[in-house]
Amino acid sequence: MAHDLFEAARDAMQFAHAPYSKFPVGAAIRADDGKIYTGANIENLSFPQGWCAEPTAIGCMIMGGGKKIIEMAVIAEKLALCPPCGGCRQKISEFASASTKIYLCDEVGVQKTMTMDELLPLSFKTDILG
Ligand SMILES: O=c1ccn([C@H]2C[C@H](O)[C@@H](CO)O2)c(=O)[nH]1
Ligand SMILES: [Zn+2]
Repeated sequence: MAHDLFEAARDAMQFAHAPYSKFPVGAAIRADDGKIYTGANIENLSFPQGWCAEPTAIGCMIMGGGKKIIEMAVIAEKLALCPPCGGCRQKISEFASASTKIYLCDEVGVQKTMTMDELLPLSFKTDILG
């Protein structure tokens, strides 16, 4: 089942706009509506203005009507594995649960499976904000 997510993330990586880092990344989300939403990193000449593949996929999910991340795959062209960066872990957690699976992929397929809680332990939670 995760293999289709791997393929979607790998295909999404082709759309990366990464002329500065030359480090294309792809991400794919299976959402609660049953659809797969994908994203790639989109860099900018003003370096801090670029963003990661994961928030591109999250934005596509939200605008497509998905509300929750059921599982997610991430792949980078030039790394054995690409664990989501710290900022992405927080962004993913907004739409995930502790047991949501995140698949770290290489060019062959899924190489490591982690839960949201393993990626972002002791995450910020409050009931003050609802
Ligand atoms: O979780 C991550 C970490 C990095 N990148 C991108 C950002 C930048 O464009 C390139 C090099 O850091 O990789 C992602 O897309 N996701
Ligand atoms: Zn990131």
